[in-house]
Amino acid sequence: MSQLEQLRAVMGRAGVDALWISDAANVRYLSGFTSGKDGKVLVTPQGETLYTDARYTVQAGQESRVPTFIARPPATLEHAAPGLAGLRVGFEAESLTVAELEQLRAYWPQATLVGTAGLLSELRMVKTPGEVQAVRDAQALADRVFAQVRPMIRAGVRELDVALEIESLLRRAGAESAFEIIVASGPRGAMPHGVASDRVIGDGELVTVDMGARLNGYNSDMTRTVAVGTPSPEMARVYRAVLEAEEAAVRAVRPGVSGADLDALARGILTGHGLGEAFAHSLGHGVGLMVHEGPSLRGSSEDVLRPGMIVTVEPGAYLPDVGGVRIEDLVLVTDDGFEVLSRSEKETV
Ligand SMILES: CSCC[C@H](N)C(=O)N1CCC[C@H]1C(=O)O
Repeated sequence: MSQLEQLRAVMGRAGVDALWISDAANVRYLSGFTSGKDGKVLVTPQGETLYTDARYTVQAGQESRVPTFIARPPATLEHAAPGLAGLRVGFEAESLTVAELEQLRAYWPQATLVGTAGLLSELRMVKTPGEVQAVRDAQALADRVFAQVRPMIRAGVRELDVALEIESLLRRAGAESAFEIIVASGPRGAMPHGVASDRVIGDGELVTVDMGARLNGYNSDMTRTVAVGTPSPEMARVYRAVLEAEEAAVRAVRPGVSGADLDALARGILTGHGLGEAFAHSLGHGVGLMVHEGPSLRGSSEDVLRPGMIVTVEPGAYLPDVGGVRIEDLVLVTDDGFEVLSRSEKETV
C-alpha cells in the first residue's frame, strides 16, 4: 500500500473524509516537496493537492508527487472550498495555530472541521525501504565525521571547537547538523542536553558527544562518551553500567517488544548499579524526517516495535557536579531482530 493509501485507511478509522495537512514533515512525507514549511497538502475523496506559492513553482514541479496548486492563502482555501462542502475535514491540531483554524472556518463554512492528532505520525513510524536507506546514509556520514573528529577530543581543547569541527565536516559533505551538537565534558556531562560551551576539556574527564547528520531531509542520532586520559574509578564504573544497559537494550530490540519493556530493561540494569535515579530521561525515540518522532521508548509508551522502525537506544546516568555518561545507538528493527546502524567505536573504560 502506498503512503497515501495507508493514510486514507487511517482517515477512515478517524472518521474524516478529508485532511488538511499543515505539519512541515508530514507535507514532505506525503508529497515529496522538500520545503514543507511553505506548503500544505489537502487529501480529499477525489485526490490530493499540494498548495504552495509562486516562489516554489519550479521546485514543486520537480519534487512533488501530487498535483500542485500555486497560490497564497486565502486563494488556496477558496480553491479547495467547493470540494469540501458537506465533508468532515480533519486538521492537524498539533500544528495549526488558532488564527489558521479561524481562517479555515471562515473559508470552509460548509465543512465540519475536526481536530486530529498523530494520524501521520502513526504511518511515519514504519519507514519505507527508501527512508531506511536515507537514515542509513545520514548515519554513515555521522560515523565518518565522528571518526575524523575523535582525535581532537583531548585535554586543552574547547567543547565548542569540537562541535564546530563536526558541524563544518557535515556541511562540507552536503549535510547539516540534525540538532545543536552536545559536547559535555567533566561535570557538564551531568546535563543530558549540555550543548557545547567554551569549557576546556580536562585530563581524566569523560566527554559526551551527541550528534546527528541531516542528509536529504532524513536524520541520524548517536552518542558516544569518550575518555580523555584515565577517568576516576567512580566515572569508569558509571560508564560500564551504562554500556551494559545500552547493549542489553539493543540486543532486546525485535518486532513485538514494547517501548515500555525496553525502557524497563535498561532502567532495571541501571537501578541494579544504584543509578536508577541518575537515568533522567526515557530510553529512546524514533528517528526519521524528525530527530524525535515515534515510536517512543519510555515507561508510559504503548508503542510496540515493528519491522522498519528506526529507534535510538540511549540510556544515560547523570551525577550533578560530578559528570555523566550517555551511550546511544541508532537501531533498525528488522523482521527477526535488529540491525545497529551506528558503527562508531565505543570506548572501553
Ligand atoms: C536536542 S536533540 C537531542 C538528541 C539526543 N540524542 C536525545 O534524543 N536525547 C538526549 C537526552 C535524551 C534524549 C532526549 O529525549 O532529548
